[in-house]
This record gives sequence, structure tokens and C-alpha cells, in this order.
Amino acid sequence: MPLFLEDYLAMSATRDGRLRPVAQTIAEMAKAAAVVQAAIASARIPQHAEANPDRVNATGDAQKALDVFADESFLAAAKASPVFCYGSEEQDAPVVLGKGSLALAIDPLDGSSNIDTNVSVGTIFSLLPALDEHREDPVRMYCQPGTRQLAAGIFIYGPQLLLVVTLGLGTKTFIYLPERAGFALLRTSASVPEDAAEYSINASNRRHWPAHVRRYIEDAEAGRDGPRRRNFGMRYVGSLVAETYRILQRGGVFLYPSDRRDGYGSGRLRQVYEANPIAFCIEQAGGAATNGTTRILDLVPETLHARTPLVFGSKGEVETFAGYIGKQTI
Ligand SMILES: O=P(O)(O)OC[C@H]1O[C@](O)(COP(=O)(O)O)[C@@H](O)[C@@H]1O
Ligand SMILES: [Mg+2]
Ligand SMILES: [Mg+2]
Repeated sequence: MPLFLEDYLAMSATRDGRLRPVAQTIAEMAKAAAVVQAAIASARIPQHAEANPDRVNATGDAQKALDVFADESFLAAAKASPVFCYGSEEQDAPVVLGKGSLALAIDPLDGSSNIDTNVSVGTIFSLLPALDEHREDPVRMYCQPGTRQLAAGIFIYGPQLLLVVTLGLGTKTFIYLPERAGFALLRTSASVPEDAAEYSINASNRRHWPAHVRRYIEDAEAGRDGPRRRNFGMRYVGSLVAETYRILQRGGVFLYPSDRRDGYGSGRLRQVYEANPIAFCIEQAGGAATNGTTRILDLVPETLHARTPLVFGSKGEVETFAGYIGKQTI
């Protein structure tokens, strides 16, 4: 008899009463994720979500129908949960729901460029305490460092519907079983292999990279004959959720550095609802996540939509990358 998500959440809440609202919220979000997965699997997104093809979100990305539908689905889940405010990639400002002890930060649909290509996409979420002193100014609620997260996770809409989640007690993976209409434990404890020989980066941006990133990648490409003295493989999906799960399964390193393009001075990925929750899951699985030099979870975000360079994965490789910063690069 597998352990179901509800049982795991109940056990966690019994062990630590402060996790009760967290457990309730994750259970509601799990129901929303099943609805989103069904919409993706049947290619049936409700028509109202299609209404405006010119829509752009707060960080300048075109909003697709699935972005809008996922956002609506998780907002409804938040409304049914003890969530004070809902801070989403798809909303300019946090939506105040006016009750509850939690602030939910969410990327409702991650990997938007892969919608329509039948490649895995996902949802990334982070739960923070809703602090009394910021109730009048909810953006401040999201300017807490990632170390304050109570829980974080990703749903992956792929060949399997998965939930990778941490409540600060390790990282667990659950799989959705349609015949049971519920998530069952798949992996008791995820652990990122310490060292690995696979890297993940959008190499089409090479000409824009800083010198240390180019040098790090060139040394990996040089393989056994180069300074790293080993062969590396390369994988890049273009869905952060899929890269994260691959790294949890078999190690490696993901990099989205800052680069010279306009608007990429802090990279592409958003700190509050992408980097922080991924970093929490990865650290709880024994990996590391930095902006190149500093631990992601120690950074204090300036706004809900702030960006950060992101490097995460096997500890050894994240450390090796940091060693290239400040190295002589010609
Ligand atoms: O196309 P690029 O520049 O390589 O960026 C890919 C990255 O952008 C993202 O799609 C950003 O997330 P959204 O799809 O939620 O905007 C990540 O999933 C992915 O890692
Ligand atoms: Mg995203
Ligand atoms: Mg998104």
C-alpha cells in the first residue's frame, strides 16, 4: 500500500503543528495540478483562456492560454487554502485574498516555450509565512530570503504527473495515480549525486556570456583531453522543472547566467517563484544552488518579479563553476 500525499502531509503537520496550513495548501494545489494535467493531456484548454493572444505578463513574456488557465486554477486553489496573498508570474502584483497565514509565490506554468511541443512543462511554488508587518504592502511579503520558505515544490506535467516537494524534511517525489485520483510516494528521499558529468545551458547565448562562463563550458567540452580530464554530456530541455527533475535523478549542473543582452543583467529566471523553490528542493536533496558565488537561499529579493542568475545541481560541479569566477580568462 503506497503512502499517499495526504497521509504524508498529515504526518508532517502532526510532527510540526506550524505545517498544518502548509499541508492544507499543498493538498489543494495537488487537486489543481491534476486538472491542469488533464487539460494538457487532452489539449482542451477552456476557451476563455484563449481570448487575448497579445497578452504579456509582468516580466514581458507572451501569455499563452495554458499560462492563463494554470494561473486561474492555482489562484482558485489558493482561495480555498489558508493563503493571505498569491504572488504569480502571471500577475503584475500579489493578489490579496485577505485571510490565512501563508504567502504563496508561484510560476503557474513553467516552460512556456514548450507548450504545444508535447515536452514536459510544470508548476513551481513556494510557501512563505505571511508576516503581519507586511499585510498592508504584500510585495514586501515576497522580499524574504529563501531560507524562510516553509515548503516548496514542482509539479511536472510530462509522461508522468509528478510532485517534487520539500517541507524542510528532505525532498520527496510523488506520482499521480489516475485510478486513485491521488499522488502516491514514488521516491522516499531524493538525493542529488555528489558529482556528475552532464551540464545544461542554453548554448545559443554563448556570444553574450561573461568570459568565466565561456571558459567553464569550453573546458567541459574539451572532455578527457582538456583540463577537466573527463567527458561531459549536455542536455537542455528549456523547461526548468524538467531540468530539475533530471538533476535530482542523475546529477549534473544547470546554468542560467547573467549575460550581455538587454534585460539579462541578472539572467532570465525569477528568484521568488523559480530560483528559491528549486534551490530549497535541491538543497534538501543534498545538492547546491547559487547565483554563481552566493547561495540562492541567502539572497534577499527586491521585488516579487526580481531575477537572478541560477546555477544548481551536484555540489561538486556547482563549486567547480564558482572557481572559474575571477580566474584569468583569455
Ligand atoms: O529559452 P531560454 O532563454 O533558454 O529560457 C528557458 C527557461 O525559461 C523558462 O521557460 C522560464 O519560465 P517560464 O516559461 O515560466 O517563463 C524556464 O522554464 C527555462 O529554463
Ligand atoms: Mg518559469
Ligand atoms: Mg511561467
